[in-house]
Amino acid sequence: MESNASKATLDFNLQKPQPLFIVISGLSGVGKDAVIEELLKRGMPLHKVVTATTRAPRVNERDGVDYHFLTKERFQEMIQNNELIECALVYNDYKGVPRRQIQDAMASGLDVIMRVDVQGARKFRELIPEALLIFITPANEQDWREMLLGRRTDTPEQIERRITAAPGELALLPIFDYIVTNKRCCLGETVDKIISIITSEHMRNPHRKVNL
Ligand SMILES: Nc1ncnc2c1ncn2[C@@H]1O[C@H](COP(=O)(O)OP(=O)(O)OP(=O)(O)O)[C@@H](O)[C@H]1O
Repeated sequence: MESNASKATLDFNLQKPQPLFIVISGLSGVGKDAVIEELLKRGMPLHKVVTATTRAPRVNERDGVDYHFLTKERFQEMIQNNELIECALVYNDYKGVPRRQIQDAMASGLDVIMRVDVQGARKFRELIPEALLIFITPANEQDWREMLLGRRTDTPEQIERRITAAPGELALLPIFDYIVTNKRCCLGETVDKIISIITSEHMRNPHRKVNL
């Protein structure tokens, strides 16, 4: 006679992983790109979103890697066909996030990651309420100034303007799911924290359900 135990059909495959839509945001120069680069270097299974733009490529920019460089006609066609999750006209050129690229990456099981400024993060919170929004913050103003100075892309006036704009950007903090400090010494530690967030989010119940 068969025992009850041998008839067991309980399914303990309870975790049905869902890819995450991860938005890395924060003040200018706080380390958003550095964090994403390091996550990819560590071999995290992530698809980094490649934005489409109608502006001309700059020296060293590669099509399909840094941006998808498109003609205005093609871009307008994409807008009409609803092929973009969001788009904006920036200094007379279009910029936008192609929907298909993200759907394909998520269908293949990859988490999607992108970096945007704080205003962009607000837009994504509205468009994709279940996105995972991570705000990167400097440890203090001195650290932040040194990061801005260190990358040598801004004039002292531009740096002051960024610092003046900070309180307005910090006012948007409540839209974020996590706040992670990027200490100037310790990019590795910052990335460890972000990996632990991603790991936890994959165990979240119920999963974040992203509809694109
Ligand atoms: N933890 C860290 N320790 C030391 N330097 C760092 C750290 N994080 C980032 N940096 C450096 O700070 C500078 C700014 O970083 P990064 O360009 O990644 O910022 P960002 O947030 O992407 O900037 P933006 O929004 O203006 O494009 C870079 O030179 C980067 O190498």
